[in-house]
Amino acid sequence: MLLFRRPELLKGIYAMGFNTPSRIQESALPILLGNPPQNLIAQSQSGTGKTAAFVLAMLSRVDTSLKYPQILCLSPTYELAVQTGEVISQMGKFCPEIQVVFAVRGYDITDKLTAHIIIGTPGKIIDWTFRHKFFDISKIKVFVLDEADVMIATQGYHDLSIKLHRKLPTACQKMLFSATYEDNVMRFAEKLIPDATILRLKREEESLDNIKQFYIECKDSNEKYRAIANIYGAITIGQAMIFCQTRSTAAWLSSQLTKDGHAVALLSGDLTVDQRIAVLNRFRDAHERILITTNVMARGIDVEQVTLVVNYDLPMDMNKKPDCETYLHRIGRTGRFGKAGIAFNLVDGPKPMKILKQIEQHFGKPILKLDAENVSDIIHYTVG
Ligand SMILES: Nc1ncnc2c1ncn2[C@@H]1O[C@H](COP(=O)(O)OP(=O)(O)OP(=O)(O)O)[C@@H](O)[C@H]1O
Repeated sequence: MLLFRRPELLKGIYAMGFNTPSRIQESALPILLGNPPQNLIAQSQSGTGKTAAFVLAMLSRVDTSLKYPQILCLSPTYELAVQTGEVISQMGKFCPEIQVVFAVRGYDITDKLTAHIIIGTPGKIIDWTFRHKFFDISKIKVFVLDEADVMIATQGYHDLSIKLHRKLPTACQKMLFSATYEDNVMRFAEKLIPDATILRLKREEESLDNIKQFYIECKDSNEKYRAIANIYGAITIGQAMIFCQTRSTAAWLSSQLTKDGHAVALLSGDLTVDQRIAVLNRFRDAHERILITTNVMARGIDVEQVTLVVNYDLPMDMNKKPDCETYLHRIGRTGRFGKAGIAFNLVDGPKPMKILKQIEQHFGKPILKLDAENVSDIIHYTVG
């Protein structure tokens, strides 16, 4: 039984409809909430409630008698930061005295911060920390890195996250969360936080059994397009996210489907952040059944009613090698918290087939062949 420093948080958790903790919540929470605070590097499959675990830890460590930032949470994207902020406000519903501020593009402040929690993307937080000095990083007592593997290993994020990390006080509790850590990234994380407790999955546990994976062989791009149009017709329950490798493919696919009379939403890095949030909100409210997007939406985004993920293009890294981590995050947009989900991979030619087989081998889970005409049956059988 966990001791809640704030009983109102338990009320918030029940109001969210959370009655039983997931495996990661059960293992992580005693470490996160215990005293003295312990550092944690945690891995758990997508949709298993990692956000709720670290949000509870963040909220329970706030000292509301102090009017300055004490908790810092870094997310890789604007949308994810906003989504985590939403979880904070739901869980903290009965603790109105806890104040949160977003450090993301478009949120500009001019004065020292009095909010207790800062949540944001690394660039903006660096700006607020070092350039504007809107808060004192030496007073931060909880530091959360969501999607920690990208935050410490990807160009563009690495330097910023490490720069912030270096300035944290020694006593600050550090929490790293992700569904994936490549071995070398985990080794780096362990060096970064040598005294952290590590909760790690075995390779065969990484992909979830509740997400059924299939591939559809297509002769060429025309067939790929026809498969999508087919899927569009079959999605009568739930919603779908379609991932393309580039913004231009996503834009082309969306305009083509729109021309053919299908209502779809498009979200890519071409849009302004406000437009991105507006598109995502419309999709959450089920104004469109299908969201066409890029890797910008691959991680963390939680839309409960997504029953299907389609990889229009398989995820590849810069060297055109399979990007297994992104694959897992993309398919993890469905099958949230134990729900049934489906992933379809469109494969047009020997190269994508090779990538698919490498991904299949990596996780050791079958990706079954599916004929385009059986799409509807599989959807109804699996998630109907
Ligand atoms: N204990 C719980 N009981 C019921 N639902 C829960 C519980 N914990 C979390 N959830 C719900 O499960 C869904 C997935 O949770 P969350 O987004 O935290 O997963 P995650 O592990 O962070 O996923 P990702 O790896 O994709 O970031 C959310 O809709 C959340 O509200």
